Amino acid sequence: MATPPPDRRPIVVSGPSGVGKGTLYGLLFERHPDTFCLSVSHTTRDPRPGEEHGVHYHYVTTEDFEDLIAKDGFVEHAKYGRNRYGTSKMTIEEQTQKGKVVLLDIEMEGVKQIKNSGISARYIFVSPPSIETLEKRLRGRGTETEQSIQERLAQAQKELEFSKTPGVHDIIIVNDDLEESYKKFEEFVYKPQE
Ligand SMILES: Nc1ncnc2c1ncn2[C@@H]1O[C@H](COP(=O)(O)OP(=O)(O)OP(=O)(O)O)[C@@H](O)[C@H]1O
Repeated sequence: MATPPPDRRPIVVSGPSGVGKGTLYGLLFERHPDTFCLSVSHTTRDPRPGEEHGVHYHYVTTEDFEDLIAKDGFVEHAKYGRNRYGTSKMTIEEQTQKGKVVLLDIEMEGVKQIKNSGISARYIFVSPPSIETLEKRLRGRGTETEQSIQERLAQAQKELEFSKTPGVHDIIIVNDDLEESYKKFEEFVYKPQE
């Protein structure tokens, strides 16, 4: 049985790469099926084999993407390399109307943009117990090259600095013991709106 949280606002989850964001909301999705969904981003990059339009991304042309920016259709958007990525207001609205609480997995610059977009959201920052632990997790995941690990650790320092800005996040969860962190995550998600 789906148990919807009383507060239906979208939830923005941010924190350094490798800190465990995906692990935490993965548990939430598993333990509360049909209740939450991850926002599907728009991208101008080509689909990779096995990826599906509307599931992994909304694949659009650069022209369509720019058109949507001009219409103020994104809550946040960014360029990585030659490709553009963004979260559209329409996607969030559609998913919310289907009865789901939308989670957005967003990096720091995106968080700043969402804050300025005027949408009403809740903000969770997931922090590592230490940079050393973060490095261990990134290495343990086995998905990164040495260069990518170094880049992510440098970026992590900036994210951790930003997370100290008062009033940006509603809760900061230090992801040390996974079950304990999950409990805090779930409790926050199910907290009634103040
Ligand atoms: N509390 C924890 N204790 C130990 N290991 C953890 C904990 N949380 C997550 N991990 C492990 O850390 C690694 C990184 O986790 P995960 O992929 O969820 O991070 P992420 O924040 O979603 O990263 P990205 O932003 O790069 O997608 C994974 O191997 C995961 O199993």
